[in-house]
Amino acid sequence: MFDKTLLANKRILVTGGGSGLGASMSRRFAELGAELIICGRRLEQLEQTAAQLRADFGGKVSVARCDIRDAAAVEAMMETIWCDGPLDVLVNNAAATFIAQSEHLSARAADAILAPTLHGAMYCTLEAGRRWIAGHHKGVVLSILSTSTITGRAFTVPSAMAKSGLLAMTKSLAVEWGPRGIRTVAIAPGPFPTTGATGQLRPETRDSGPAAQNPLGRVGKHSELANLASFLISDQAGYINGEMVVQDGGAHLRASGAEDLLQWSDAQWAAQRAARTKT
Ligand SMILES: CCCCC/C=C/C(=O)SCCNC(=O)CCNC(=O)[C@H](O)C(C)(C)COP(=O)(O)OP(=O)(O)OC[C@H]1O[C@@H](n2cnc3c(N)ncnc32)[C@H](O)[C@@H]1OP(=O)(O)O
Ligand SMILES: NC(=O)C1=CN([C@@H]2O[C@H](COP(=O)(O)OP(=O)(O)OC[C@H]3O[C@@H](n4cnc5c(N)ncnc54)[C@H](OP(=O)(O)O)[C@@H]3O)[C@@H](O)[C@H]2O)C=CC1
Repeated sequence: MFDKTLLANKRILVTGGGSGLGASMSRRFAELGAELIICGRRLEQLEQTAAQLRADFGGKVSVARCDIRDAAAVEAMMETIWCDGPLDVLVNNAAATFIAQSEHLSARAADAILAPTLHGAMYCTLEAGRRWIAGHHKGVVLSILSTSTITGRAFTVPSAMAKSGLLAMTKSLAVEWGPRGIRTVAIAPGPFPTTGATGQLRPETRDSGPAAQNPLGRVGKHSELANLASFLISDQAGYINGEMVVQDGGAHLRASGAEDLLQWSDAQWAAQRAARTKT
C-alpha cells in the first residue's frame, strides 16, 4: 500500500506502544522504516514488543518506562529521548477507561481516567512541542481519540470528556503551532478488539458485541488503523492539520454504542462494580 520508505528517518514516540493498538501502529511504523520509542508502565511488556519489532524489521526500537500521569516523569523521558536527537512524531495513544454509572464515580475514579487520557497526553504534547519550537524542528502530533468526541458516550463520561478535550487541543494547536511547522491530527477509531478495551468496556454479560451493531457488520482491523496512522504522520499528509479522521465503519452515525447499557438492572451494575477489571 505504501512505499516501504514512507517513514524512513522519522523518529516516533508511541505512548502505550507496548500493547493493543499502540503496538500495532508501532509495528507498521517500524515496517515503513521509522525509528521507534515506545513507552508505558509495564517494562516487561514494552521489552517484549520491542524485541519482536527488532527481530521482524531490524530497525532501532527503544523502550521508556513512563507513567504519563506524572508530568515530571514525562519531562524526564523527553529529555532522555532528545539526548539522542529530536523526535519527529508523537503518537498520543495511551489511555484508560471503564464503564460505570456516573453517579457512582468518585473523584478518584474520574481522575483515574482523566489523568492518563487527558493530562498525560497533554504533558507529552507540551514537552515535545516546546522542544520542537526551541530547536526549529518540524513535528507531528497524532492523538488517538474516539467517536465519543462527536456523540458523547453514556457510562464512560470521563473518557468522553478527556477525548473531547484532546480534540480541542488538536484543533487549537493546529492554528497556534502550525506556523512553527508542527501539525496536529487525530483518529477517532470505532471498535477495534484489544485486551484493554474489551476488558474494560465489554463484560461478558453485555450484548452480542459491537460487530452486530456496525453498518459494515464487523469491527476494525488493526492493520486498517495502523495504515491510516502511517499516512497521517507521513509527509504525504503534510497539508492535513487540525483534523480528526473517523474510522468506525459508520457506527457513530447510528448511535454512540453504549445505549444497551441503559437496559441494565441495578443488579447488573452492582455485579459490574464488584467484578471490575484491573490492569
Ligand atoms: C467504540 C468504543 C470506544 C472506546 C473509547 C475508548 C477506549 C479506551 O480508552 S480503551 C483503553 C482501555 N484500556 C485501559 O483502560 C487500560 C488502562 N487501565 C488502567 O490503567 C486501569 O485499569 C484504570 C485506570 C482503568 C484503573 O486503574 P487504577 O488507576 O489503578 O485504579 P484504582 O484501582 O487505583 O482505582 C481508582 C479509582 O477508580 C475506581 N475504579 C477503578 N476501576 C473501576 C471500574 N472498572 N469501575 C468503577 N470504578 C473503578 C476505583 O474504585 C477507585 O475509586 P475509589 O474506590 O473511590 O478510590
Ligand atoms: N480499542 C478500541 O476499540 C478503541 C480504542 N481507542 C483508543 O485507542 C487507544 C489504544 O487503546 P487500546 O489499544 O484498545 O487500549 P489498551 O488498554 O490495549 O492499551 C492502552 C495502552 O496505554 C498504556 N497506558 C495506560 N495508562 C498509562 C499510563 N498512565 N502511562 C503510560 N502508559 C499508559 C498501556 O500500557 P501500560 O499498562 O503498560 O501502562 C497500554 O499499552 C486509546 O487511546 C483508546 O482510548 C479509541 C476507540 C476505540
